[in-house]
Amino acid sequence: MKEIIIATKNKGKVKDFEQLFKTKGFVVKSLLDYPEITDVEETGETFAENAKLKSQQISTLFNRIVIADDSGLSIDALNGEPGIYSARYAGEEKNDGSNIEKVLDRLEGVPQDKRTARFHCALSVTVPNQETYVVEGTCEGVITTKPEGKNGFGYDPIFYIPEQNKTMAELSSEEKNKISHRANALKKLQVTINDLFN
Ligand SMILES: O=c1nc[nH]c2c1ncn2[C@H]1C[C@H](O)[C@@H](COP(=O)(O)OP(=O)(O)OP(=O)(O)O)O1
Ligand SMILES: [Mg+2]
Repeated sequence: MKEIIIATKNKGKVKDFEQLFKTKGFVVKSLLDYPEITDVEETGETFAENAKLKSQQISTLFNRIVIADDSGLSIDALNGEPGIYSARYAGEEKNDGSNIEKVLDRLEGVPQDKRTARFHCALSVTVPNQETYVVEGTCEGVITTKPEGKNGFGYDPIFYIPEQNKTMAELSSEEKNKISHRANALKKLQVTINDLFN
């Protein structure tokens, strides 16, 4: 079985990638399998820069092909916030519940038609001593006024998708991974990944 390393310790992302790679015949490894590895500092100014920092540093460490994901939520009424700061929006300890609370507080009184938002995902693949490829995907939605749904992670419970008439957290893992920012980014990497592993 082919093995792909994802440079993340985010359990929700790992679950998404397991679902996304299942059908492609890959086993997913992540940094959850290597707890001794410390987090790469996200000092970039864009999702793409941060994804690149993570895939390059972890690829150097393993001397293997590594994929990294840098993602987040961009809310129009908040001028694109929390953006690249999504994970730490409410503090360094990265708490999904507090992050959601902060978003809902900031959007208090904002009417539904002004609550548009999108998830962004930058995926970066580094091949040791060769190239780094970066692609991006998005997914459009509307921020709810209260959390709905128990699936997924992060901001999923407040991200409503009009086409599905559900929040991202009300979708099954299979449904989410057909339409998500992560799925849309990965589609653009498909040819590259096939070339690298075949
Ligand atoms: O599908 C998603 N559904 C809901 N929320 C999401 C999603 N995708 C990203 N997000 C949010 C979670 C976190 O607040 C931030 C990612 O931050 P990001 O730095 O990329 O990830 P992280 O620090 O949790 O793990 P790591 O850097 O080790 O991959 O965006
Ligand atoms: Mg991070």
